[in-house]
Amino acid sequence: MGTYILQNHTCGLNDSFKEEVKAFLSDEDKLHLLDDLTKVNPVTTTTVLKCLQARYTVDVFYTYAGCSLVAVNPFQPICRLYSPELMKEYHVALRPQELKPHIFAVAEQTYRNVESQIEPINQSIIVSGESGAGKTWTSRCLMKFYATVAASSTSPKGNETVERIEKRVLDSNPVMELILSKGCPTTLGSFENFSCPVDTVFLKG
Ligand SMILES: Nc1ncnc2c1ncn2[C@@H]1O[C@H](COP(=O)(O)OP(=O)(O)OP(=O)(O)O)[C@@H](O)[C@H]1O
Repeated sequence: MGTYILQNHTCGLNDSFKEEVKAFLSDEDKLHLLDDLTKVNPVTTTTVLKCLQARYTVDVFYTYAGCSLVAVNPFQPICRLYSPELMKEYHVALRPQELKPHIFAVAEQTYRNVESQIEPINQSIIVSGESGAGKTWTSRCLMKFYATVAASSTSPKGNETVERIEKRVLDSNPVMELILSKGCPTTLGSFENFSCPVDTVFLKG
């Protein structure tokens, strides 16, 4: 008897859950407006992927997932997404996290975290994803951001600095990937829980 009731109850739950998923997905025109995956309800692989797909369809490649940022590789150059003007917009914003989700918001917040401490504290940005997801691109973008907003304003050799930092990041990539894939504790911490390749951008306080 107990089992019978339990089965009925489970069936009821499943049905209403399926209805919720269906209702969520039926609002197709609004899916791309969800700029944070924590607003997706109910959370299933399908609802999350549909939301990212809807945003991708309208050329929106960044979405928050709480305090993390999900990036979808556009696999084509989108110049306006990485312009110096946009970097500046995030750099001068009162609350960068309130602008549209973007790697520059993460970059700026991390930069402020270093600056705002009485004793500056080192910061790292972990970029994870499968091969070809865009980790190198993102690391490069982050370094361009820092070089542009921080270095180029103080140095007369602005462009040279940007290129030098970028080159260093790219050159250090294979070493970092090897260290992190082995789960070795490094000065950046232990990354043994990561099951996919990881790139890291490290900001020294
Ligand atoms: N935001 C982006 N805009 C345009 N093209 C991108 C973007 N992100 C990645 N790409 C392109 O996608 C391809 C793969 O990106 P990338 O090399 O950064 O991946 P990865 O995650 O570092 O791969 P791997 O782990 O194999 O080194 C590259 O050709 C890159 O130019």
